[in-house]
Amino acid sequence: MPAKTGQEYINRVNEAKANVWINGEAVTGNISEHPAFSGVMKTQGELYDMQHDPKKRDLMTYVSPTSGDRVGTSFLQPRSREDLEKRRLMMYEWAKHNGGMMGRSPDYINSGMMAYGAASNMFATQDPFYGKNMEAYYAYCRENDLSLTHTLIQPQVNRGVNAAQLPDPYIAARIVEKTSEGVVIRGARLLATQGGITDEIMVFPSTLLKQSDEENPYAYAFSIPNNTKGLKFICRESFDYGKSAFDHPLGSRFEEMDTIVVFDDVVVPWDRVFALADVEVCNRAYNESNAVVHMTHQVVSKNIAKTEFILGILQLMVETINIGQFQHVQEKMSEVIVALETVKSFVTAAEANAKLDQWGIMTPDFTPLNIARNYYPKIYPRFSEIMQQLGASGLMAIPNEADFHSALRPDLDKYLQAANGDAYNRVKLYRLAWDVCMSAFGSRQTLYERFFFGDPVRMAGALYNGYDKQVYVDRVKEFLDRSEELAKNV
Ligand SMILES: Cc1cc2c(cc1C)N(C[C@H](O)[C@H](O)[C@H](O)COP(=O)(O)OP(=O)(O)OC[C@H]1O[C@@H](n3cnc4c(N)ncnc43)[C@H](O)[C@@H]1O)c1[nH]c(=O)[nH]c(=O)c1N2
Ligand SMILES: O=C(O)Cc1ccc(O)cc1
Repeated sequence: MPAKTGQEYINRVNEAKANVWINGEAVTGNISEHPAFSGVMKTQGELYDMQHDPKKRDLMTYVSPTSGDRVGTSFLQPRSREDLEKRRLMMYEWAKHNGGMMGRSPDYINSGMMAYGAASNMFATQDPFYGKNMEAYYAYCRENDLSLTHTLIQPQVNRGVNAAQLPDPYIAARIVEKTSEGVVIRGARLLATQGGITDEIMVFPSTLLKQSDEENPYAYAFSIPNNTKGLKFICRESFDYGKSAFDHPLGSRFEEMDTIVVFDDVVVPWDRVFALADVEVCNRAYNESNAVVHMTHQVVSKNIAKTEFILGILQLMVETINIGQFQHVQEKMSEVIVALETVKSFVTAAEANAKLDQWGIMTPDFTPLNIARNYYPKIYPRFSEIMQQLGASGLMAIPNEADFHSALRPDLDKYLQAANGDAYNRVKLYRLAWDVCMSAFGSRQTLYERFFFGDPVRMAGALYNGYDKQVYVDRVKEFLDRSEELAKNV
């Protein structure tokens, strides 16, 4: 089946009727018509439609090695640097469409799935069956242009103990039993962004399972359709308040939603199981397959678009109220420029030093990408801070669309005019800035950038522990030894 259109995406998710709960109610009708999801599903549909835009088709799709259909580029297994570049440009194109505000557009998980598909043998250590399942599932995702959510994390009950030691061993989703039909899973996982608005869910382990028992019931990997019996998505309050694009320019379009996932004795069919009670495979999964590298390649490509969007908003604000001549404004703007060029350089370096991995996949150099994923959670909150510092009261003097269509209009036109722009356009811009750095949508973006790739503290620890520092230690030792020689000559 060729890459899908936006309407096909919407129809498929609507028809699936997954068990999605929001505000104490199950979504019963078409989810794409529900006010909490209609805006984001429309946007996601626009991303899929880009695959059929004659001007973009060659970038957004490639010819499937099996069906000969044109399929989505985020499934492309790169064999050359050109392939990597094509993947990056495609992901950047999607991210530009949403200002980088949809971190979980389907290219994120597709990138991981692409790598797992190539590294499927890795899953075959206990039984070749699991490797075959992984390989077949990747091809299935690619040929059907699936959209996936995913969930890695166990409920945040008591981080001082492992899941088996919680008051109920079924708080964190675990294997209950194996039957002829499949593996039965009970318990919860979080946090599945885009939980209700995708086709399937990939349930992989979080980075490291500390328990090493041979038959660990928390160590598994599988993917199932979101409408599988017993699977439930519990949404947080929506940050799409049904307002116009003028009032809530981001929340009305890009509200991806985050969900808690409950497995009420869900039966995972055998052909969808990729690892079972296998701590070793689970712990190696992201790194050995290089899924984490390709997912980070997507993240950083997206973050280039996001930083460009932020820079563009800030510069428009500077021009609108004429503050570009002040030195501290220039300094703050240059902080964002430095961040943008830094993030771009990480991608350039990663691609320039790309190598074929053991699975035959052209793999970006992880070091610059790893630095990028450690850097961005620190710099993104600073963008928000700079936007508040430059926006000042302008972020609160933001009457809404209804005000502009009321008797207040002459007042607004007079008092909210700007050095470069009329009141309507100035407020339109400042409402956008408010949605980046003040609204519930905006503060979720900041939290997202801090945490979506895992705890930044442990990510920094992994960087420190994995980084080769010895060469520098040796150089300093050699230098100190040289000083010793000098001392002897005195
Ligand atoms: C907006 C948004 C969206 C998503 C997600 C998060 C957010 C905020 N996530 C979840 C994300 O993977 C998760 O937030 C991080 O892995 C961190 O885990 P916890 O949130 O459980 O924090 P956790 O409970 O682990 O940490 C809380 C605090 O305690 C500290 N801490 C806890 N244990 C520690 C330890 N052992 N050592 C040192 N410090 C420790 C942490 O540093 C942190 O300050 C997610 N996940 C997913 O699977 N799919 C998804 O789609 C998303 N989407
Ligand atoms: O757990 C990991 O090591 C990698 C990872 C983190 C977050 C995520 O969404 C996917 C993979």
